[in-house]
Amino acid sequence: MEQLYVDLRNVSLVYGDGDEQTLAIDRLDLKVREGEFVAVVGPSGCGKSTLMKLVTGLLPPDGGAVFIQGRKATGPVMGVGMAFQNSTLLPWRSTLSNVMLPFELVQPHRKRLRRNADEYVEKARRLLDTVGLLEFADKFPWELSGGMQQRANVCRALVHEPKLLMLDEPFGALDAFTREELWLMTQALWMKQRFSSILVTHDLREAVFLADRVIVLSKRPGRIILERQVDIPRPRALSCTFEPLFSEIVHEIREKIVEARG
Ligand SMILES: Nc1ncnc2c1ncn2[C@@H]1O[C@H](COP(=O)(O)OP(=O)(O)OP(=O)(O)O)[C@@H](O)[C@H]1O
Repeated sequence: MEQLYVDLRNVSLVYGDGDEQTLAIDRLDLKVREGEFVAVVGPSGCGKSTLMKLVTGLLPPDGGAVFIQGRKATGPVMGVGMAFQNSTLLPWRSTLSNVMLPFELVQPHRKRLRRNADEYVEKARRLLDTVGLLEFADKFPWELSGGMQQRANVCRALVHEPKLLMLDEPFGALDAFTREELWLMTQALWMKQRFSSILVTHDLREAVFLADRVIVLSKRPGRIILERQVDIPRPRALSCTFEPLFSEIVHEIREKIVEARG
């Protein structure tokens, strides 16, 4: 039977109380299989960031329930890596030391770290090497370009090999060329580690390039108005973005969002 990693069942979320209530998410069903890469797109304010908080257990739903690996989430979910638009690297730590952070925070690494420091440093260095950052391991974030910082940010999210990676507009602040390089990096890491992933993005080409399935949310309150499977073989090269099938899918999603914005 197919294993679900994330299973949102009939989930609703309301912000505020009394007369000031805003229904942000309305009876949403969202399932992500183990190892599946799902992108969520939609008009501004449709509830994408809210969805991320629901999946990671940072916000409890007002209706329905969130299941992670078959267990109902009742608080912050363990085993999740996260990367956001603004890299959250700590400025006083080197790149390597930033990437090592999850080992200091997440069990079972935390209790093993001191005795097995060399092994963990090696693991972080190997990951930096795969994304071409090894020679910057000892530099500080402010000594790196925006693209490099985001590379390091994604490394930090993945170094402890979480089963779920949450990406909220991770490459939004980068120029188009750098962004596309980071798509390739993300795809390569995904093919290696096979985590499940939810990517929230405004960039429809990014969604189609990276995802197995793209979900389009309606304007507030967010509901799923389109689910589009992306059957483009992997590894995908940037040249596939010029293929008719790619453009067709992007176009179909764009039409749906335009329709949703009303
Ligand atoms: N703390 C809050 N209190 C009240 N309303 C909120 C709060 N946070 C978000 N909202 C509202 O809920 C809706 C969903 O917000 P959310 O940030 O999830 O949307 P989004 O799709 O991520 O937006 P964008 O695409 O602009 O980043 C928005 O209309 C927003 O105004």
